[in-house]
Amino acid sequence: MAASASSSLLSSRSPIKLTSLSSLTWRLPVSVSLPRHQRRRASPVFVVLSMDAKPTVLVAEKLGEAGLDLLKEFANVDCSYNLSPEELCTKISLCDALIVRSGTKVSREVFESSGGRLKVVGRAGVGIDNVDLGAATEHGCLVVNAPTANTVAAAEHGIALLTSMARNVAQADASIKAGKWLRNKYVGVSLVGKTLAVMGFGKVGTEVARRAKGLGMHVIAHDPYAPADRAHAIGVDLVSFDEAISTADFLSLHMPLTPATSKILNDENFSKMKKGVRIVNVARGGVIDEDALVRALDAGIVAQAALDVFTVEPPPKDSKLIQHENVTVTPHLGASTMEAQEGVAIEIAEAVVGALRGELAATAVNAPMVPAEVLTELKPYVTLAEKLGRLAVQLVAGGSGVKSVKVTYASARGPDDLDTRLLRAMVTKGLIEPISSVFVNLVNADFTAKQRGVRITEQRVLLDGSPESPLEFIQVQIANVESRFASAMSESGEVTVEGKVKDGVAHLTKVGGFEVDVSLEGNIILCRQVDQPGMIGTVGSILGEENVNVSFMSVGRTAPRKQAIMAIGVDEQPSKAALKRIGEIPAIEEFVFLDL
Ligand SMILES: NC(=O)c1ccc[n+]([C@@H]2O[C@H](COP(=O)([O-])OP(=O)(O)OC[C@H]3O[C@@H](n4cnc5c(N)ncnc54)[C@H](O)[C@@H]3O)[C@@H](O)[C@H]2O)c1
Ligand SMILES: O=C(O)[C@H](O)COP(=O)(O)O
Repeated sequence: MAASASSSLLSSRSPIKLTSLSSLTWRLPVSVSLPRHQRRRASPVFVVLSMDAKPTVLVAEKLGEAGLDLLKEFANVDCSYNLSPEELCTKISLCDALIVRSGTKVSREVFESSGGRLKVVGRAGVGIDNVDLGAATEHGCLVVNAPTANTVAAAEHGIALLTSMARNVAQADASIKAGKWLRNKYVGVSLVGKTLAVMGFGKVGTEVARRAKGLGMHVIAHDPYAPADRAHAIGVDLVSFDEAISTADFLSLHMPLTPATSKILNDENFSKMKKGVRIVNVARGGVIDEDALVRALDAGIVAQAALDVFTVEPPPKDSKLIQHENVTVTPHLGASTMEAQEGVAIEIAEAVVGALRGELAATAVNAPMVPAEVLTELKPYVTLAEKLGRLAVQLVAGGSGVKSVKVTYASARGPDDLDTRLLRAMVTKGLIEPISSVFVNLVNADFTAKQRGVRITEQRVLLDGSPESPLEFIQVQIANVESRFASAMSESGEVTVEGKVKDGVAHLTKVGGFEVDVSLEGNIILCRQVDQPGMIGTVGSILGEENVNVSFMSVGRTAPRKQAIMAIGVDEQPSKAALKRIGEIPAIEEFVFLDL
């Protein structure tokens, strides 16, 4: 038996001031009860549990070979294209990750059908409007995309549509193949000197703008979120939506499909445009009200449109829009170059494999992105945060209902130098997993807490000293509850546990008002006792006789020979009989076994 005892009443830390209180103010009613057996061990995972078996990745749309090769090094890869929604729902329960392009709807049903196994959805491209992000988050499923590899391809396709529309290339080609020679009919318009409004000045929009300037066009842009200096740097003026649509000879659409952009080009806005305007859309079909576009084409407001994307893909064959003689169409080819598809495949395969390994992806769409170096530094604190959550919730008397949790981070670093999102998520994981069947991770932690009516507030304590280590201690307090272990209540009436990282290992350093020091590596027995000689030996002997290995012992007391708390780290779970024997030691006033 290895046992060490320490007792300390004085705290060496020096709180200076409280900063940046951020809170998640959720107040749904919830009542949680505390089962005696804890179902999961604490695990220092970020996004997914590490898996012993090879994970399975379902690739539901064509992906470049280089990406498939990367996936195959790490996972079983099932390439099944053209699945019906029902087939996808059936298959998904056997998959840890799913990779799609824009042609697969990853609906709520898909997440529900996965039975919790699906941990990552990789979108091999930019637009994630085909993935139900809300459902993904609720199910703790990370969504990653490949946002950069197809930018140039999309921009080049936009320019191809712009130039070919202006010179009637597609229509003229079709007419020659139909045996005609119509030189007068297909007189085009010139681009040089014309005003192009780029709607959405992001990655693709910027590249389109650069290229259009090279064609001698006057380029303006509208994007409520783009910085004006980035536009100025390439000689583009950012203007209001109304100015853009009313002054443009050509409009090129490059914004995402969101509730705010859905059908943003509608009857009202077409009526504000210059007569004879020409429109290119390589963004998403849904940003245009397609019926309104047909009316605007028929009325001559819109002279021509060149469309790569449609509200419904593929669009109905008899669609008036598709059949319109002034409309040029391509079947969502913006990202379809050899180079872009190879790049996208590698980008998404790396993101999915990283996520399956438990790393946080740089292209996460529904989780905070935490840089790798920050993650490395925070790793032991992540473990500490989760274990403190697990301890705190187990100290709550069953049926009390955990509703109000305060997490305090003490650090010499300023608030901007300490990203606590991961820590908060792990405290939440620790709080919720022992009392539910929900798997909690960085993706769904906030959602799960909100759903269960757990309000988590965060507080920073700014310490003097060196900001070398990110945190001095973390404290977790649960208010408005009773405790199974009365000594865990702070003077102000909260269940309180506090811990720090020592030599890379998480330690419990405070329970209620008592200072202890026990490494959080096994399980813990907490005893409140009268401080008197022989207690460590008495409890240690009982555990030894029951073949329970003690990893650590620590005693915190209010004053010599008064009350003390003994924290005992044990590798195994003691039997009921052993716990009963400990409880029967006369000097022991209360005790609790906590499963980490
Ligand atoms: N046709 C294709 O094959 C293809 C290929 C790549 C990208 N895309 C689509 O093109 C679009 C742009 O892609 P990206 O990579 O440039 O994305 P991006 O995120 O880099 O750029 C989108 C820009 O739109 C802006 N925006 C958001 N709301 C807006 C609004 N209401 N009005 C104006 N601008 C708004 C954003 O601020 C952002 O700057 C996406 O919809 C994407 O799915 C299509
Ligand atoms: O959003 C995108 O990346 C593009 O629309 C490409 O979609 P795709 O991968 O289906 O070609």
